[in-house]
Amino acid sequence: MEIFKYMETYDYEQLVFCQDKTSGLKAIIAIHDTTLGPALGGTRMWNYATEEEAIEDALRLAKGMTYKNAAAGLNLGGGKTVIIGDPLKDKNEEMFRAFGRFIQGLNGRYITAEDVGTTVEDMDLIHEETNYVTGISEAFGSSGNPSPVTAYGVYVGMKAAAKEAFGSDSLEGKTVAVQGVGNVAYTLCEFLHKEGAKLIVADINQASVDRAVNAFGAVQVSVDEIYSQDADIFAPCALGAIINDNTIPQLKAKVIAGSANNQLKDTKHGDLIHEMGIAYAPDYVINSGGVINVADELYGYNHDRAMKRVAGIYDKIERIFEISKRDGIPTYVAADRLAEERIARVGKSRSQFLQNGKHIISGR
Ligand SMILES: NC(=O)C1=CN([C@@H]2O[C@H](COP(=O)(O)OP(=O)(O)OC[C@H]3O[C@@H](n4cnc5c(N)ncnc54)[C@H](O)[C@@H]3O)[C@@H](O)[C@H]2O)C=CC1
Ligand SMILES: CC(C)CC(=O)C(=O)O
Repeated sequence: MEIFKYMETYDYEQLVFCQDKTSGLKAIIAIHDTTLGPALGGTRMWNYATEEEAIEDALRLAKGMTYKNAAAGLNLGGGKTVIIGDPLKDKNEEMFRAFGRFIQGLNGRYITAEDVGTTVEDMDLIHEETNYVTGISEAFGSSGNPSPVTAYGVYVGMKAAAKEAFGSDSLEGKTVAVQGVGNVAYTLCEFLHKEGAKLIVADINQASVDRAVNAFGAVQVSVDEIYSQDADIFAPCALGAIINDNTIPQLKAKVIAGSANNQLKDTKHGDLIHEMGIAYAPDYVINSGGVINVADELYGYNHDRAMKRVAGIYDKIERIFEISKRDGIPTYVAADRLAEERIARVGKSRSQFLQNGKHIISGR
């Protein structure tokens, strides 16, 4: 990968490599765009096969955060971190504290939170070294684990997508095929089960599957079979790029609505599912509940205020379907337009000079 060429193409601001030999930390912080404010995005810990794969993931996820935060109406830019390593084996206290010091060194340009492979406990360790971290323990006045709130946002967004596809937002009796039953998807399954939906689940981790089977009577299928299930709704809640040339021909569901980031392998796959008449709830809109929740900490966390805003994901998904139909464009394009228009609008108004802090010549 030609890194600078890639960064220039998608207009990335900064890529930071963090290494700490004692703890084994190898982290990559990607900051995509800070037009709207400091870059906020979680830290993913994953056993990447190659460094290139890790860099690419950090960059793609950071850009997704720019769009997510903009579309959610937050005054935040987009960034993300990946830590290279196995979250079950390679974590230690020093690693997250060293990472916290690297974040502190960015002086507020980047604020972190949880993502795949990291927990509230990891965020608490980062917090030992920096304040630029959200989703820490509630005892600190924080919002805690964002996953249940993300799940609520996905649930209401799925209902809006169901209304578009089936004419009613009721999920009672609907069959939902859930890919990955981790932190977000377990709570999502809880909401769906309560409403009377039937669940089919797949996960590479058998313990996660067992949990959903025992709690919600979900039916287990293998990770390869999840795409082709006779389901009304496909909910991707694991990793990205799962809507691709291989999986699209297998899909029978009329709705795609799940928490995973970067679901489309490429934009052409978004075009293809649009042509097939599948109602796709754009990933970074439907999964924005977690970031809306942690971002509320920046104002002094208020759970009711945050949840009210997260409930608004229903209306946002409805609006995206409206734009999609009005303009004859795929929903992912409609969402991108919403985000890009906001960044352009706010960026333009920011260009009006405002003296902030010390007078510009006061240091003379
Ligand atoms: N946690 C949050 O608040 C947010 C999460 N997301 C996204 O939602 C997705 C899930 O996040 P979490 O639930 O937090 O992560 P998690 O790590 O708790 O859950 C992911 C699950 O997917 C499973 N998995 C991995 N590869 C798989 C495969 N090929 N097939 C089936 N299952 C597989 C894992 O074993 C795990 O159980 C990720 O893409 C994440 O970036 C997005 C916004 C917020
Ligand atoms: C987990 C969230 C709080 C932030 C994030 O990284 C995301 O929404 O993907």
